[in-house]
Amino acid sequence: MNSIIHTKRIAFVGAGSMAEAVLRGLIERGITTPGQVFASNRQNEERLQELRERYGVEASCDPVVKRERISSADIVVLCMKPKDVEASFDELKPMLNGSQLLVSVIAGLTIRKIEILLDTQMPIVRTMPNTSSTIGLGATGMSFSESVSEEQQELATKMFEAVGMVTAVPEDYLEIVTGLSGSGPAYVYYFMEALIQAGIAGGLDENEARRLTMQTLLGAVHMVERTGEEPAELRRKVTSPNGSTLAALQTLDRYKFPEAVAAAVFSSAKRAKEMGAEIAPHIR
Ligand SMILES: NC(=O)C1=CN([C@@H]2O[C@H](COP(=O)(O)OP(=O)(O)OC[C@H]3O[C@@H](n4cnc5c(N)ncnc54)[C@H](O)[C@@H]3O)[C@@H](O)[C@H]2O)C=CC1
Ligand SMILES: O=C(O)[C@@H]1CCC=N1
Repeated sequence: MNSIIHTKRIAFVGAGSMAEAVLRGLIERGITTPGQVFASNRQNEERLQELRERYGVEASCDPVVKRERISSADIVVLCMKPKDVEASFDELKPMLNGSQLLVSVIAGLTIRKIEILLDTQMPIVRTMPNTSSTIGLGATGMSFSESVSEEQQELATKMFEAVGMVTAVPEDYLEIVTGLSGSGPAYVYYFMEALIQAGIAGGLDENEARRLTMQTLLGAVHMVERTGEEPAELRRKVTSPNGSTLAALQTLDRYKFPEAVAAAVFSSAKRAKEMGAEIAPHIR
């Protein structure tokens, strides 16, 4: 099914957490081979060495190698931080051509801005993945520029489906996707940290608290998936009248838990939009 990706050379520009999450997912799940993958950054040779050793990919920051590999790639994946976009794009511009597919994972950066900054009408897929792509359980929102063909839409969808689930959304919704699933893993880890700390404060040893926390989250997620029941219904089943869960939920409500989560999601979305606006601010 994924043979279509096997034939494509993929170049990652930016070699940080998100690039690693996607390339590791693609390689470990056999969606592509290390020989088809190139990764580059500005100057951190130590990091590139790490990627070479871990995944067997080619990785270089040598300008000549970079130019050769990026300009001959079929898919170029933009994985730098928003603050590095302008400098990186200046370098990248002469390496791109209309027969390539450009994929961006950069929070907040619109397709229109990419087109203007790179002075291109080449096909562009704007995505918002998350770090769980590393283990094939990513969640990616995706939008396409007008020049993306149906076949290229399918290719990009398959590439990210290989590392998790994909949903295509109108571009304006990618910020809320950032707030929900892009940043989302961090909220879950934060929640886990808090549960573990509470367990320890109550007298459990760290390992016990950690195991109980993990199984609780895993079990709850699988319950939603397998029973098909709504989270609210499953919550009701845990909550005995006048019982301990009710006491806990009332406490969470007193701290405005749902409002806090919603405010966090919207803060992330707002910040993503701001980061996009801060890139080449003269372009609207
Ligand atoms: N970390 C996450 O959970 C997610 C990140 N993203 C997006 O992914 C992008 C990368 O984020 P991370 O991987 O977390 O950042 P990171 O800091 O781990 O990696 C950024 C990489 O870009 C490289 N870089 C900087 N300037 C460059 C240049 N001029 N040319 C080439 N490479 C250059 C850096 O050396 C580094 O390898 C960001 O735009 C972020 O918005 C999107 C979804 C989730
Ligand atoms: O924190 C960030 O800006 C990026 C975007 C979503 C997850 N990490």
